[in-house]
Amino acid sequence: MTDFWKDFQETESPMGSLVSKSPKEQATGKTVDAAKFDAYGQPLTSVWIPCSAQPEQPSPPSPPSPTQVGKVPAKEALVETVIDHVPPEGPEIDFGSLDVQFDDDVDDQLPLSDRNSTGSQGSSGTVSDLYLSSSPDRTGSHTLQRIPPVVTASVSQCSTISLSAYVAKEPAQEEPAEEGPPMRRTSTRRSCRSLYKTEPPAAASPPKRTTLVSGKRKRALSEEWTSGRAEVEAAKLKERRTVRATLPSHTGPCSSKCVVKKEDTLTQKKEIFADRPSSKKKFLLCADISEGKELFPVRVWNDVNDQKLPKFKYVCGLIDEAEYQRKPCVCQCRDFCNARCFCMNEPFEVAKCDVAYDAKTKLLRNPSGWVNSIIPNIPRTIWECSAACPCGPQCSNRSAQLGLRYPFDIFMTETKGWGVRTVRGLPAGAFVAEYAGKVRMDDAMSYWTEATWYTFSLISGPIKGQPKSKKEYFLDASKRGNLTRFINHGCVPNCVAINVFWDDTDPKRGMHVGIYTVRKISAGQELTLDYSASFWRAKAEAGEYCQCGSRLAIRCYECNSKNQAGCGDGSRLGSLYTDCSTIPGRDRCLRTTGPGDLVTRSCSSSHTGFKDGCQPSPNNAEVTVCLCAADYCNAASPTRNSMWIFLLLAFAAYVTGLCR
Ligand SMILES: C[S@@+](CC[C@H](N)C(=O)[O-])C[C@H]1O[C@@H](n2cnc3c(N)ncnc32)[C@H](O)[C@@H]1O
Repeated sequence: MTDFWKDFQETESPMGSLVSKSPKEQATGKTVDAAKFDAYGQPLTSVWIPCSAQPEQPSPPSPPSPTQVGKVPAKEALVETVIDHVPPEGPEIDFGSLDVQFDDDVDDQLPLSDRNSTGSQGSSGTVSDLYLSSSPDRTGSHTLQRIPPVVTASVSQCSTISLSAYVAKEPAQEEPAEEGPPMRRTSTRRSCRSLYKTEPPAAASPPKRTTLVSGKRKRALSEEWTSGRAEVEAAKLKERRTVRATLPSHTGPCSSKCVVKKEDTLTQKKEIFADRPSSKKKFLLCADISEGKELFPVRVWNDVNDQKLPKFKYVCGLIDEAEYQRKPCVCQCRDFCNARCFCMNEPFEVAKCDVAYDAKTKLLRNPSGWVNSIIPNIPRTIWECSAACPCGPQCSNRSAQLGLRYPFDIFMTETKGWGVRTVRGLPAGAFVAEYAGKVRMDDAMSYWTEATWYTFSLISGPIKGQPKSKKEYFLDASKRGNLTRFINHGCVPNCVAINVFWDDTDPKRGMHVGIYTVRKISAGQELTLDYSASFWRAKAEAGEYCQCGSRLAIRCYECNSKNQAGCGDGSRLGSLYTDCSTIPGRDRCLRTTGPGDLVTRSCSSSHTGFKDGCQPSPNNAEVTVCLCAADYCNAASPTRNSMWIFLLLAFAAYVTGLCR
């Protein structure tokens, strides 16, 4: 136990008594009463200033002027702008109208799904319904009301807010807007990033009017604005230019209420998703299954069959119904944390961690840390700064706690059920999302049951001085979870799951599981994770096998070139050994296309040191034995060696013949 840990236990928290956020609040994303405390005992009434060094701004900013965005398509547009001087607190700020110039040449700015929009060039339009929420949350993020068009914003610098919005082009003959402020929804949808969010002042004012619909119709619409019908009507009046708005609003579970009728959506999709191949019908089942909880809408597509998404409740993070004192890591840094930051450096001797993120909160390769089963030199555990740390939300040692930073779609795959794909290209080391679910404790061996295929084991490695428990903590996403519950297995995965701490240092239950990319992923590609060999062993017993179809998924059946018997603990090893040795020309590797092709062995055995062939899996102590494509198995193969010798001899004979 480190001195710090002892001190921390004996000293009162600098933030006062520690109060954990109720599971309901975590699940719904609703914030607690302003008079209460936040998750770490900090009174929620206290003002959170995103940048401690920054003086307060005296008054709300005037509308940015001119707000220009060069390249915007005629039908939908992505507006990006920077607004300086965001005040740390205050009432809701209306940034007024943003003038935009429209241009067709925008393909590289828009998400894949929105490209190829057609329209006239050079006209201009106005976005009138952009709002910034009252005060930045503790992570420094501001959430704009997600009124059509979709609007999001996040703080990228202390005093700068970057703003993105999908906007509709206004036609030249548009009726002038009525007097009065633009209409906005009264119900505030909470972002998943609102874990630390203070309650904004209640919006007591009645719903305001839209500027895009006018006269009698507008009055009628404002009364029934919250219903999906009204939105559809409003969109019609906008001549389908804001196609996103034509999707019905939804408050219930997506699987039922959010389904858009196929006939209705066809015309819209021709417009919005014209870039997709027309031979296949693409059906958008849900415009945002997170129902506004995530910063980006999580859309659901099925163009393969008639299946609907299984029912589950969308939550954003861990749900732990047990009331217990959380002990966050507290560093001493004032502004930007660096490599000496206490939270980055093995504060509790659970794991040796160096700095996990670069300045842009992308995962750093860690030359000295723990290795992951698939990708070497990626830390197994990340300690992020907590809400109790004096450093601000701009600290680069915060990534997973900030939530989604990229848009993702859930879609029906051909062979693996539902899956998740990225809408935009992702860099390597990017945080995808937290594996959300309920924290459960159970017997170690009892969790691979039919009902728990959505379970993630929480093992963070050996803890000094703590007895080994037969019970283990799991994250159960079967009933409550987020998009990560749909990430499928890939034998050569492009994502990895890493243990992350930020609000608690309890080595078991306080651990979050963050999903990060391990290589560049292009827009539209599916995200995959390594589920571990034990998962597929259990599945094989039920007659289900991996369908990832990766050509690289060739597994070696022997642990090392010495052909040590017993180097695998998979029950199939013996039979594979026998089978393989009798298959001519197959070398010593089998593809993972049939039952039992996965061979694993225990990491604790003495074979761990054999070249790069064996590495620990993040989920359990087992390893998947070498990928043949990357290891020495083939080189050690007598078949291959003799083939080379034969070729060499043949070549020598040929050259000798020529010389004669
Ligand atoms: C966590 S869920 C992933 C989402 C799932 N596809 C669905 O439709 O809900 C895990 C299940 O997905 C399926 N799955 C995931 N990866 C697979 C793969 N590579 N091949 C076949 N099935 C896979 C298996 O049925 C597995 O039990």
